[in-house]
Formats: sequence, structure tokens, C-alpha cells
Amino acid sequence: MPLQEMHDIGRPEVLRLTDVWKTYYGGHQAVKGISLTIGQGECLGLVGESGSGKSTLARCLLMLERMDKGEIWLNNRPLHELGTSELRNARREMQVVFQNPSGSFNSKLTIKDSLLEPIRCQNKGCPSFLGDTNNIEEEIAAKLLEKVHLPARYLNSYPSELSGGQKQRVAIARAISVEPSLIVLDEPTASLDVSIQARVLNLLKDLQEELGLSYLFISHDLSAVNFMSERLMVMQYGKMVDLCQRKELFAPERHPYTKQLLELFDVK
Ligand SMILES: Nc1ncnc2c1ncn2[C@@H]1O[C@H](COP(=O)(O)OP(=O)(O)OP(=O)(O)O)[C@@H](O)[C@H]1O
Repeated sequence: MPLQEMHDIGRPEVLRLTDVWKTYYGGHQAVKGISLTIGQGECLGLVGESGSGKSTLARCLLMLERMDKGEIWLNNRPLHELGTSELRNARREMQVVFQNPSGSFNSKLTIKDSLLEPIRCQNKGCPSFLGDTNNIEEEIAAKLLEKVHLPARYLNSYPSELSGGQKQRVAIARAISVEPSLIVLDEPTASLDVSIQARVLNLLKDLQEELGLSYLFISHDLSAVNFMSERLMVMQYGKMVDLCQRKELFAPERHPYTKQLLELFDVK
């Protein structure tokens, strides 16, 4: 039985990938026949060493990279069949938080303007989870910062005035601001000091529980993936080699590579 069929995810489906393949110019096959599903309010963890194809898969599902073949369904809409303008709208239902927060901001924009960019672009008002803000931008931005535990005084700062961890918090606030169906977290803590990493992971987890967010959490670090995710998927050389519920991670039938990662990251 194919690995992806091992689980009834037991909740409405947000994202489904079917048999996704990606070959780069020069012939390197980075993604080889990956299928997966993510349910509403679920965090699916994707782990694998550097070069295993995790980011390529993420870029394919975000339709930033053209796949060789495969299907991508978001809220039961076939993204792989949409034309450019429909795709632009559908893509807005997904937000991404990348590894390097500095690269995610325009250095000339204040934190307030960066934060409000997606809401303005999508002509959206105040996100429902913020309660009453009278749709006043200043108030929306301040409340968004509050959600990621940053004081409103940073609204008029520029990205260069914030630490890496603070910038990543702003990137998270920006991602949740448009109430997306799915947030792709691509190594969101990899560029941060070890002391800050756990705090950002805790924040992501708290927000997921509070707002019922759906995540694809990508990392090379199995302990981080284990902390964040209800289900874990393991990639090696572009293929999915293992898929399990968190509670099954230590089961004897795990793939040898999963067992290797468990040892490497000393997951208990
Ligand atoms: N634009 C590209 N052109 C050619 N090859 C690429 C390109 N991007 C990635 N690759 C190759 O595809 C493979 C998968 O890369 P990818 O970045 O998806 O892996 P990854 O698991 O996300 O690794 P990392 O954690 O280091 O980002 C690697 O061998 C990489 O060198």
C-alpha cells in the first residue's frame, strides 16, 4: 500500500498532492512521485537531510516551481489546472515563512507597512481573530504584533532595527494576517540562535492551537519536527521513505533512515 494511503487523516482535507515529480535543468530529479495530504488544523512535518528535496516540494506545491507531473488540490480546487489569474487568487490561500527572515522584508518599508502588505494586496479587512479594531490599520497592525508577542512600538521601525527572531515573529504575524488555509513553514528557525528557536516553535504551536491553523512544517531537524507535528513524513533522495503518526515514531517498523535520524537528533 502506498505510504500516503496509510492514514485516514480524520478531518476535512486542506491540501492534497498526488504523484508530484520535479526534474531540474541538467536532469537532476529532486522530487520523485510524492503524494501527501494535510487536514484542517493539522501540522504535517516534513523531515530530511539537506538536498533531499524538501524545499523543491514546497515550491512545487506553492506553484512557484513548475512540476514535471503531478496534481495539487487546495480546498478541493485543482491548482495544477488553473490559469494564471485564477492561480494568483488561489495561491493567496497559502502563506509561507522562509528560513531567512531578512530576505522576507523590503528594507525600505516600516514593519507596519510590511505587516499590512498582504491585507492591503488582498483587499481584506481585519482578520476575524483580532476582534474589534474598527478596521483601523494602526490597530490591526498593533494587534497582529501582540499575537506574536511584540510591542506596538516596533510598528514604525525598519527591518534592520529588529533581531532575526523578532523579524521571524513579524513574518509569522504577516502570514496569519490573511487567515490562509495553509502556512508552509520552510525551516522557520534554522537561521536563529538556538536560544530563540524553541521560543519561535512554541509561538507557532500556540498560534496553531488557538487559531486552528494548518501547517506544512519543513525541517532537517527531527526533534523540531517531532515537537511540532501530528504526522511526520520523511524524505530521502527526493522520495518519501516514511510516514507516521508522532506516536508511531519509535515503532520497530520505521524505515532505517528514520531510525538514523532519531539517533542523530537524539529524539526521546
Ligand atoms: N534551481 C535548481 N537547479 C538545479 N538543481 C537544484 C535547484 N534547486 C535545488 N536543486 C537541487 O535539488 C536537490 C534538492 O534541493 P532542495 O533545496 O529541494 O533540498 P532540501 O531538502 O530543501 O535541502 P535544504 O534543506 O538544504 O534546502 C538538491 O540536490 C539541489 O542541489
